[in-house]
Amino acid sequence: MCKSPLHPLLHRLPKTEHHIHVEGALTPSLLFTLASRNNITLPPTDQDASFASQDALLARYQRFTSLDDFLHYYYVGMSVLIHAADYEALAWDYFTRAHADGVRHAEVFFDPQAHLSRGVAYATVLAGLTRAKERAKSEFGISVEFVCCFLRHLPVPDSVATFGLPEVRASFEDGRVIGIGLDSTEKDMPPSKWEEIYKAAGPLGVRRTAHAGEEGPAGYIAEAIDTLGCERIDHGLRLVEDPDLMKRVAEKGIMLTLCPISNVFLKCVKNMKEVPIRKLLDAGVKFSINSDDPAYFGGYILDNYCAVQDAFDLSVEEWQRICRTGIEGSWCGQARKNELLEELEKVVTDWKASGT
Ligand SMILES: Nc1ncnc2[nH]cnc12
Ligand SMILES: [Zn+2]
Repeated sequence: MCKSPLHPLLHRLPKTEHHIHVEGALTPSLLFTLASRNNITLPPTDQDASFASQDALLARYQRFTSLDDFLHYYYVGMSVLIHAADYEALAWDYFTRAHADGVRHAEVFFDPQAHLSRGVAYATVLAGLTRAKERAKSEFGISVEFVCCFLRHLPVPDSVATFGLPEVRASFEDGRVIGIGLDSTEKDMPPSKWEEIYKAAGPLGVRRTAHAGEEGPAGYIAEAIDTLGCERIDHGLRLVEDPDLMKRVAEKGIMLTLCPISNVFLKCVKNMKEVPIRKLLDAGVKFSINSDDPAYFGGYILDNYCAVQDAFDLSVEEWQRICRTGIEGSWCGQARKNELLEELEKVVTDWKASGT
């Protein structure tokens, strides 16, 4: 719940979301509906009582102890996704919530290997996601791009084979997917292991980002930048542990896609005040604020903005700067950025004029 008087402004701000895993938008309600419709057996209650009901599952989410503890539920959850219509419903759920929160542009991650390994074709996943994207554009005016993530808990050759699939290549070539990312278990999984893919993606014009410095050390952020050529870093929470690297990230203008509620939920920090918002602002490091896996962490993008505000009491100008950074750091065309920058200017001017 927002406590700050700025919360109506936070609602109105035109938001860009750069760190949302579509599979992490699977609500317990849709999870149980699709499990039943698709005849998917969830873990029996004698093995994991968390699947006894939606409420039990939600209660279990409140007790996540780490990234890997969460990832177990994330992968079991997405096993209910089978048909293109399931992926469409999933993405539509997210776009509906994002629209209500004032998101104008969304760059959405998906994990092809987690679907291919269960026999769901890449074309099926992308067909459903693309239908929801078209609806989001026409009904809400949200611009959407998709980013395909590789799973770092699997052997690297699995990622290489996925990247090499003709249907995956085709989706980069025709622009249905504009970028690659690296996600899943971070501890002991240095990003440089995926160098082959990232080196091949650059010349194809594919945008590059990677999760780094969520649970892993700041050195993984340096690897993602220097070895993988990443233009953005997902999370990057532990950047503040290396002042020289922090200076370099600020100078290069590399944007972190922070996910504050996720970091608290997965025990990467003890509480919201430990998310280094103030340190990053003071050091001139660019960042956007995002939801990560909103259905699991109980917070969509506006909840994240409000939680940051309640912990850091930022000024209107600081919020304007955060939103401007997000717009400018988005992987959309300049014309779209200009529209959003204009809207941002208007919202802030109107807010100040209203004297609130
Ligand atoms: N927060 C996160 N970190 C790494 N991989 C993820 N996959 C989904 N959410 C993730
Ligand atoms: Zn993430």
